[in-house]
Amino acid sequence: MRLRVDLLPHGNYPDVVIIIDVLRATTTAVAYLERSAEALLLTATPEVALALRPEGESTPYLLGGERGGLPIPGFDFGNSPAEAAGQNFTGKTVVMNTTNGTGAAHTAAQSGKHVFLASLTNAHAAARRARAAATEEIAIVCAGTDNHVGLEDVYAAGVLAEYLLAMGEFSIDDGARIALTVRRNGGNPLEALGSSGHGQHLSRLGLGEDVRYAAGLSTSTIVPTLTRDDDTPEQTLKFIAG
Ligand SMILES: O=C(O)[C@H](CS(=O)(=O)O)OP(=O)(O)O
Ligand SMILES: [Mg+2]
Repeated sequence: MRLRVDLLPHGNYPDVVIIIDVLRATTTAVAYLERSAEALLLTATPEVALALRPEGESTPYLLGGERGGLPIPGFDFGNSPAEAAGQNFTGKTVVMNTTNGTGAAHTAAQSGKHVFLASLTNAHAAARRARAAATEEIAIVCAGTDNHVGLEDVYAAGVLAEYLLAMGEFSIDDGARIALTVRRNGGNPLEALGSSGHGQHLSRLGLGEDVRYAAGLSTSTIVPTLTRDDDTPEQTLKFIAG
């Protein structure tokens, strides 16, 4: 079995893909499902999300997303996992669009057989789920920020790689070696996230609580899992709790 880490989304994925966007999309996605959302719809653009909930019509959809870290006008929520963790989403489907994470999921879904979302908060469960589904390769894909490598995502990829290496035999690529090195030299999760450019950007925006929340290691067993069914709207990906 191959284990590879892409420091940014690219290339084809022949088997299992795990998308990581620790700050904050995949951490927030886990929080929504942890708080009983029925499903997540990750859209290609904010416009697709807004079109899913026509003005003045009541729908089971809530919209969550950001640009520049701040809520998109017309959306119900921004992209805060700490905020999501304080709500009850029973009976609701949350439609998400963010700067980096939702786009990475769309890239992966173009070829991946099995697509999962991972954060530090569900890292061990995500590793277990990926290991159970994989037959030839597990690709861990770091979303990064605006097409630049993000320390926080590489660190989390190293955490998942460590869990996977403890679960079985893998041949690893240099991306995985880099992620393992970052994990082993990056300190504890909060130190690693706090030292990242993105973590510092969020703290400057007054969103430091999200950084602390995202550093919670394996606090959830929920793994957002891509499901392909006929009633999924165009330009959206449907994830359910796996
Ligand atoms: O919401 C976020 O934290 C980021 C955007 S920014 O880097 O804060 O501007 O989006 P994500 O897609 O979660 O990386
Ligand atoms: Mg991010």
